[in-house]
Order: sequence, then structure tokens, then C-alpha cells
Amino acid sequence: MRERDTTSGTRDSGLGTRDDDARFVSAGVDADLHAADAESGVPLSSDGSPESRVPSPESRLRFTGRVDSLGAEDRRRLTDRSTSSDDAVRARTAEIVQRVRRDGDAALVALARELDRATLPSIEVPREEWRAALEGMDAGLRRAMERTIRNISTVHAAFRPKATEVEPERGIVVGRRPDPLKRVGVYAPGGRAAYPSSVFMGVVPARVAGVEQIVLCSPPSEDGLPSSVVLAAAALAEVDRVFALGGAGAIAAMAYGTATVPRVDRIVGPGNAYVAEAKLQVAGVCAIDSPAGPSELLVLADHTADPALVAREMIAQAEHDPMTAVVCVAIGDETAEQVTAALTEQVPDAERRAIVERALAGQGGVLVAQTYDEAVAFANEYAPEHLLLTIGEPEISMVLARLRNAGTVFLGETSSVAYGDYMTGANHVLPTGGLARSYSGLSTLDFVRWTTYQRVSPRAADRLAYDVGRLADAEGLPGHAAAARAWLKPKHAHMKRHALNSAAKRIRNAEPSVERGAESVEDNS
Ligand SMILES: NC(=O)c1ccc[n+]([C@@H]2O[C@H](COP(=O)([O-])OP(=O)(O)OC[C@H]3O[C@@H](n4cnc5c(N)ncnc54)[C@H](O)[C@@H]3O)[C@@H](O)[C@H]2O)c1
Ligand SMILES: N[C@H](CO)Cc1c[nH]c[nH+]1
Ligand SMILES: [Zn+2]
Repeated sequence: MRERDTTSGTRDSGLGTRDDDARFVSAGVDADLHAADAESGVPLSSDGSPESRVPSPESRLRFTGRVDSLGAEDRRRLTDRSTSSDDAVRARTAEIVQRVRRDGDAALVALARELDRATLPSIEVPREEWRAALEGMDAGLRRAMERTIRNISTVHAAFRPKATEVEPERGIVVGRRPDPLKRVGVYAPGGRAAYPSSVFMGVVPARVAGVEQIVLCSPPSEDGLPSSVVLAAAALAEVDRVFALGGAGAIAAMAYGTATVPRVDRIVGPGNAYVAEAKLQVAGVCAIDSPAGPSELLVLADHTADPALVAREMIAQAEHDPMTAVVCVAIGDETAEQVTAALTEQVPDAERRAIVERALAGQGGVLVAQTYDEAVAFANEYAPEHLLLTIGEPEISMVLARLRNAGTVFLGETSSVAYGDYMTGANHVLPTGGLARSYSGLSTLDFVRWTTYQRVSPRAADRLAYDVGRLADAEGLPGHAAAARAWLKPKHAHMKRHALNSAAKRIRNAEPSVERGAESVEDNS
């Protein structure tokens, strides 16, 4: 099955919604994902065809039942979601990364043909194309985009890293200064949907942080250009260069550089499993933000939750990708039954039903916790990208306080995840695959590196000399000890002479240093 609409070969005007894009998918991805579905053992639909009505999503949910009776294998599948744990994704990604590293631009052109069915007129998209896309864009959509840019800018400016100086002892100053990166690469996905919102999530914080040059990669449609809305977003966000490149190839190009694509200092942005895995694989040569792969949502719902709303939120995130993970942990059996019933009702009418069903069958679930404590413990173990709390007061505040491992938390029913995806100003580029326990969402912090500096006054140097010398002696590093003791004041000159002589002797004889139990120095300053 291919989800690419055969009518979608023509480029959108960027004026309206991209329903066609809903069916965009690369042939290879589809094949791989089918393999994953087959492995899960869960049928995609009752007669195997995507068009058939689904009698009950309960049978389509990969995980049901009580949290405390999950078997070891289910628990592993729920929590071990990293792309690196998927051998097929890891191997395929490595092959693409190697190809780009070896063959540069030639590999990029070939990959666009193989994976995106695109013939690239050029790898770089000329500026006139993005300008034209912006000029042709609907005024209402442009206003919405400008509002998003404003809100992202406000939030990220407030969280901008600041320089700090501290004096741990008199005369010792240690400082830290955030220096903007010179060139960063932003990835905006474009396989099964177009993501202008991801352009803003990457580019606006980079600008706020003061990055000098921002390049953007987004997959080409068949005509060799990224989606018009993505190009318009690039123009609006004032990107410096745009490349019509998708998937792992784009990530490898930005990490290693090719004749056309410049090597960047950090790669940020979300994408499918191949994109997330490629970022992890190039992390040894180029910094990344986080493995922001297939979307995830965990909902904790108690008896106050509206089951229809919970189902709607789950379907919304499930429509991204068949590899999306959406799970509800209901506190109490009745809530779980109601959420399951709401899914039964809503899934058949989902516009992107085929994707939603595959996501629910692969990594979807409605589970039951007996208590809030049990639900929180599960959430911290699951470490979702998005965590929605549809829980009443006062429990919601207590639950929030105890959460540690979520990319971002949505508080209460009106805080739809969709608002965060597009417009609250928080960043939607967030860690997935269970790695929200280790990484944070994209922020201005990702666009700086810290320079620390330290100054020691002459008096402080005298005060440090003895103890630093002792530590250096203990490590068997007499040169260090000598450097430290060189600043002992004349009143301690005998110690200085002794230290310098013994250091010189040790260096000459290349002996290991032995701590000598020297007398202590009084600090009179
Ligand atoms: N975690 C986050 O912060 C976040 C935010 C937004 C979106 N997302 C996720 O981004 C993803 C977008 O995925 P998408 O597919 O729509 O667009 P995408 O741009 O990520 O992927 C499309 C690219 O995948 C590559 N590809 C296709 N078939 C392949 C194959 N068989 N082998 C290797 N590479 C192949 C192609 O190069 C293609 O250009 C979704 O999973 C969505 O959930 C995540
Ligand atoms: N939910 C995605 C993050 O997982 C972000 C997004 C962009 N557009 C729609 N949604
Ligand atoms: Zn979303």
C-alpha cells in the first residue's frame, strides 16, 4: 500500500491545506513500516484492506490491560522505543549516511530519485523560489505564521542563556559566556505532511540566540522542490540557504558537508525514524539537538477526563506517522473503557485513518493504573515526548510536581497538544524514543556553546599554590605542582624552592611523584 495520492504529483499552491500531502509517503518507508507491522502480529484491519471498517480499535491497540500486569516483553516494547534499538532502521540509515559521506552530491541526487521520486533541478533551492512561494501564500495563513513566529520568539527570548560570573573564593573569578554557533542546519520534515511549523521551531530560536548562518533541508516533491508552504516559511523566517533534501541523506550532508551543502556546527529538527537515527549516528562529528523522531503522546486521564477529547488528542498525534506512539493511562477501569469506546467511534472517521490505525496497532495503547502514583511511575518510565494531563485538581498539580521525564507537559483539557505543536511559543521539537529521560526539547541553549574563563589574582594565587601543589603531587604530576607553587609569596619561599627542586628532580628522573606530607601553609591574606 502506498499512501501517496496519485493525484498529488503536482505541487500545492501553498494557499490552503495540504490534504494531498497527507498521503505523501516514500515507497521504501512504507515497505519498511509494513515489515514492522507484520512483526507486531496485529492485523491492520479486519480484511487486510485499509478501506475496511474497523469493528473495535481495542483489538487494534497494541497494549491494553493493567499497567501492573504488563508482561516483560510488552514493557520492553513500550519503553525501548529508540530508533537505535531497531536493527533495520539503524542499518538502513548507516548505509545512507555512508553513501553520502562517500559520494557527496551524487548520492544526494540519487537518493532524491530513489526515496522521494524527485528529479532535482538543483540541490539548492534558489531564493526566488522561496520568495515566490511567500508572495503566493494566502494572507490568513501568513498572519497565522507570523503569530507563531512572534510567540516562539517571545518564549525563546525569555529562556535565552545568560552570561554568569562567580567568585568561589576571594580573588578567583570564574565566568561563562554563551557564544552563538556560526552555522546550524535545520531539518523540516516533508514525507507524510508538510511542516512549515518545524521551520519556525528551528529557525526562530537560532536567530534569537544569534546564530550567523542558518541552512534548511526539507524533502523534495516530485518536481524537485520542497512543499510551497515550507518554502514560504523559510522566506518568512529569513533562512539563509535552502536545500531540497530529505531523510538521512540530508542529515549526513549537513554533518559532513558536500560540494554543495555546507557542513554545519549543529543539526536540529524533527523527522521520521530515519532522520532521528541519522542524527544519532552523526552525533560524533556534529552536535545535534535530540533524537526528535516519530511523535509520541501519553495521556494520563482520571474520572474527570472527557473520553472523546482524550481519543481526539490520541488520533491527532497518531496521524503523523505509523510509527507514532500514543498511549492513554487511565486511572480506573471505567475511564479506560470510555476512552477505548471513544476511539472505537472516532478512528473510522479519521481523515488519515490508515496511518492512525497502523500507529495504534504498532505502539498504541489504553492501559489502566489503579492509582495516581502508579500512573506517574509509568509516565516517568515511559518518558514520552508529549504528556497530556486530563486530571482534576488538586491531583494535577501533585502529578506535575512528580513528573521527571517528559519532553513537554500539557496541563488540563483545554491545553490541546495541537496548540503546542503550532502556536503557544513552546518548542515542538522534542525528544522521542524514550529519550526524554536524557534530552530536553529544542531551545536557545542548543544554539550556543559556552566559553568559560577564569582569572586568579596574585593574592589568590598564593593562597591556591599549596593545596593545588598537594593535589598535583597526589596525581603524580610534578610539572603541575611546580606551576602552582611558582606563585607562592616570598614568605613561603623555602617551600617554593623545595617544590621547584623536587619537581625538577622528578622530571629529570621521570619518577612517579610521592606525596611528602609537607607542612601546612597558613593563609594570612
Ligand atoms: N519529535 C518531534 O519533535 C517531531 C516534530 C514534528 C514531527 N515529528 C515527526 O516527524 C516525522 C515526519 O516524517 P515524514 O516521513 O512525514 O517526513 P520526513 O521528512 O521525516 O521523512 C521523509 C524522508 O524519509 C526518507 N525515506 C523515505 N523512505 C525511506 C526508506 N525506505 N529508507 C530510508 N529513508 C527513507 C526520505 O529521504 C524522505 O525524504 C513524523 O514521524 C512525525 O511524527 C516529530
Ligand atoms: N506533534 C509534532 C511533534 O511531535 C509537531 C507537529 C508539527 N505539526 C503538527 N505537529
Ligand atoms: Zn503534531
